[in-house]
Amino acid sequence: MLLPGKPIKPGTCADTSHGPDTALQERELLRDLARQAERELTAVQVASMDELTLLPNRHGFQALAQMGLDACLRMGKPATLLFFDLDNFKHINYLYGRAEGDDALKTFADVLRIAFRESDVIGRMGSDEFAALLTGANAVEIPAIRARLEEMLDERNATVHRGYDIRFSVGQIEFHPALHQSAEGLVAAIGEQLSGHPFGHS
Ligand SMILES: Nc1nc2c(ncn2[C@@H]2O[C@H](COP(=O)(O)OP(=O)(O)OP(=O)(O)O)[C@@H](O)[C@H]2O)c(=O)[nH]1
Repeated sequence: MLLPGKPIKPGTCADTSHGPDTALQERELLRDLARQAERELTAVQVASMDELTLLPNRHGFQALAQMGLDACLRMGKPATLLFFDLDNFKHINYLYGRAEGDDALKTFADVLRIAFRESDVIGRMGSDEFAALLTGANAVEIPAIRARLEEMLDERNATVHRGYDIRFSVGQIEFHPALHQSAEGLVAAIGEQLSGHPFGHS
């Protein structure tokens, strides 16, 4: 990083051997480039993140999940996608207000963040829908996952005395490269699977 007042060694990009004007211009150019890179990085982050839960949004999830799937393919490991939908979410909004609905979404996001491994990818896919890509895992025991998440939710439900419980439905699909091709394909496949059957796979 270029710090004001810090001497610049000859031979670096901002070499003063071409005169102080050139050095100043080069320094200004580097600063502009750094600012532009920062702006672009922030734009990418904002476009990939859900502002409410601070989880990756659908776009961000698919990009990260694709990286996870590519790594699993390289290592010959399986991967399984879990898809969550909060139960009766619109009633929480309706009965307790939208701010309470927001809080329920943030709570569920926190529970997912804590429940899964760092190598798993989680995201908010749309209003009350969330997804988790479990890397290195094939068909998972949905009842065990449900029990773990419900226990965590019960703890939170008890602490805040909401007057309602956050409950969810969950479905799963294992990644098969020949069938799904990509993370987007996998997300589409679970959407099709679940649209034919109401949630509640446990
Ligand atoms: N508070 C809040 N509500 C949201 C947000 N995004 C979407 N919604 C609301 O979420 C609700 C989702 O409705 P549904 O998908 O029918 O949810 P549901 O009642 O759980 O019904 P099923 O999913 O069919 O079980 C809609 O009323 C949206 O207005 C948000 O960021 N915050």
